Amino acid sequence: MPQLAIDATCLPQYEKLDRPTRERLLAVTRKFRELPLHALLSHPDLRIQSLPSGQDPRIRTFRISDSWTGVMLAPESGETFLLVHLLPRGAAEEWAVDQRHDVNQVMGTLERRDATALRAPAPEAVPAQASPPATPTAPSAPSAPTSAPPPVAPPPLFDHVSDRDLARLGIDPEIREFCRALSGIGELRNWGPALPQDQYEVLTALADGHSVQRVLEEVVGPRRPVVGAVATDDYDTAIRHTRERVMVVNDDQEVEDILAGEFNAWRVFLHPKQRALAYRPRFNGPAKVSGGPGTGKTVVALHRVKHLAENLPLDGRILLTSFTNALVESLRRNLGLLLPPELVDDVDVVTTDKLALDVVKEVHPDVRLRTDTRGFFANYTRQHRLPWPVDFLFSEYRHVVTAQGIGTLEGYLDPDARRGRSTPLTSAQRRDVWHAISDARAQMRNSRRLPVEDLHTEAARILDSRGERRYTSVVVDEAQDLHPAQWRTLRAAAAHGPNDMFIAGDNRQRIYDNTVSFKRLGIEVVGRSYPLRVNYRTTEEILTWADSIIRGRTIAELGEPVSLRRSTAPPGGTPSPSPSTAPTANGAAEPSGSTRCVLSGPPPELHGAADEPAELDALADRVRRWLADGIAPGDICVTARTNRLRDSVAAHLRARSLPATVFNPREHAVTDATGSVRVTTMHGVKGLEFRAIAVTGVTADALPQMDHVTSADLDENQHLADLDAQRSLLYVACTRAREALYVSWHGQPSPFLPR
Ligand SMILES: Nc1ncnc2c1ncn2[C@@H]1O[C@H](COP(=O)(O)OP(=O)(O)OP(=O)(O)O)[C@@H](O)[C@H]1O
Repeated sequence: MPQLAIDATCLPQYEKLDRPTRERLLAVTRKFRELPLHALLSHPDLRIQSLPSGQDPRIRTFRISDSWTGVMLAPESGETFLLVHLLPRGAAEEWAVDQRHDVNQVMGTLERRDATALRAPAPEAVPAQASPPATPTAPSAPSAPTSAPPPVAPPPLFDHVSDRDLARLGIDPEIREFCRALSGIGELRNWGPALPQDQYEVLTALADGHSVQRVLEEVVGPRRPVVGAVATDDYDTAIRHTRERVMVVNDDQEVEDILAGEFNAWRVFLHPKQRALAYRPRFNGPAKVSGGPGTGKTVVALHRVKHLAENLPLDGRILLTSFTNALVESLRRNLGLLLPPELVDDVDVVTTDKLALDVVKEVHPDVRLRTDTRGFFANYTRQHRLPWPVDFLFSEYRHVVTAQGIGTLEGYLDPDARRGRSTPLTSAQRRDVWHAISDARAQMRNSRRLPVEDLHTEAARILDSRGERRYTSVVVDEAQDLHPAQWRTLRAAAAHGPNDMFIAGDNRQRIYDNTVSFKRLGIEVVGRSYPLRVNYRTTEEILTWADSIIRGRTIAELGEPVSLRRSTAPPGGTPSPSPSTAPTANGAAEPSGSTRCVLSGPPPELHGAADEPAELDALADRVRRWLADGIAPGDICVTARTNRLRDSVAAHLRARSLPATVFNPREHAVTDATGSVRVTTMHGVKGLEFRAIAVTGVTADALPQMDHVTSADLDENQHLADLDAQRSLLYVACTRAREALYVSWHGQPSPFLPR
């Protein structure tokens, strides 16, 4: 009996079909699975036709309705039909005649190319079918004066890679010859839609400067079939092996699940690298997945939970954790889409703070979480007329005492305890500081409201003292913002051993002032750290612009020790470097390598207004135009730097009859208020995504917000780290946009904005 497979290209098309056409398509797919091959090919309703002249003899078209045509790959051997595209009747044949499918001889995958465009004489012109990005990626150089010598042509893009290496990387002879004529990465990108998909990814990685070996390991390796090579004409096997783009369907329910509206590509079409990480049978200890925004870290974490749940020992349990209630709520919802209910029952999905609170409440039922710790220490300093700036005690408590898990005066007096702090303290001063911190902590304990750091210190102590490891595996998303005390709770909750911790995060997006050394916390990820490099969320135009917010900063690798700028400062401190030029406090470098975007679209829109009312008026106009363009209110989000601005933005939009609701990630689920434009703080959009994002109030005196930045006199390293965290805040807000990004300010723009 024939089998049906569906190519991911069909999915966005399916959304364009009206209900009767969708039903007809479902009926057609049923026939593909029910009728024998000869009956199918001659079925009068389907009108399956070969193309009179086409690049690929296997391609057929078939009728869905009077106005829609399906394009499929019919088997010459084997029995698997691949549904490759759904197009309006007139366009289907025109598209199909240019396409050819081949089995990649190294990767064993089925690839499609625009064979007509690639046969054109030389790759100077952009192929007609290839729909180049709206904005050319390679900016044109200014024209040279007539007297200047003729410009030197850039060397061919792949001059440094031998034919033999290209062949090892799965580049076939036609593409080898073709790519030799390319001279720039922009040109390669323009040709992307015409090139065989996996070979395009290989070429992009090479053009980004990755070595042949690295491309073999990161791009080719995860795609290679486990058992032997796939024969050139074995389309059946190649289709089954191309799980990144193709899904073989077995029953009506599956076809409907895939095609019927609710489909989420991430559930099925994993990038081979994502699949290799999520479904690896065993990591011999903690494993870490990092990668820029939108590279699918959360998706991998969810699939990892699926794998772990499917292989859980009888008495095992899994923790899936993240930062805020909104993030946890979104993980819980997506886990429900990926796992059957009986497996979901084996997973606790809670914030790290809720886990700690639950553990502590088992021993001290009346304990609550305190949210004003900074203010408490400031008041304590004032009340006791202590000789330090008001934030000093809090900073010392958070970044030294609890960050390092120091429990005794002797520990605090240790010469290494304050390594990296730039304000030196004599040992007498340290004693005074320690006693003040201990006294303030005792007061907070007596009031039964514990700061988050103490709550976790207590939770880890309880878990360790009981020797109880609650979870077989702990999976952490948005890991970059956890404080060392929170990591200690997680470490204490997870059994040590294979698959114990799976950590996903990105230090470019670190928006809280925590720096963490996994090694010092007993989380050993050496040899088990993996980068992701394909962005599925954001258009290339938006990501390129957003990347320039953090360009030139050295970003520490997630969980790596930070090499600090200095360990002592001259008395009185040094003048604060300007935020736009301040070197980073993070020393360890993120491994080089860029991220490739699968989407392209218009560039971000930037708007500077004279004052706040004018900025808000322009914002309301922008939101109104998005709504008029058909973007649903729930797919739009507006961010503001502070709670005050957030409330005033929401009120302003409502006053102009626009649907707007304040969104607080600690209280609301992402699914709440979908009929409204969400207005939130920049912190509030962490980990989320929207079709359109407006980032407002990017004004010099709001970003950086200096009252949230440790003064350089108090501690220069912390000052720099705080500035970096605020820069990342802007980066995070901007990279939440899927299609449209609007950034506005009034008066002087923030120094973090790219010039
Ligand atoms: N293999 C895939 N196929 C299709 N879509 C994908 C794939 N992987 C991820 N996505 C989509 O890309 C978007 C970003 O994914 P995800 O949230 O997992 O990225 P992330 O790396 O965790 O992002 P961030 O760090 O910015 O929060 C989501 O819409 C997700 O569904």
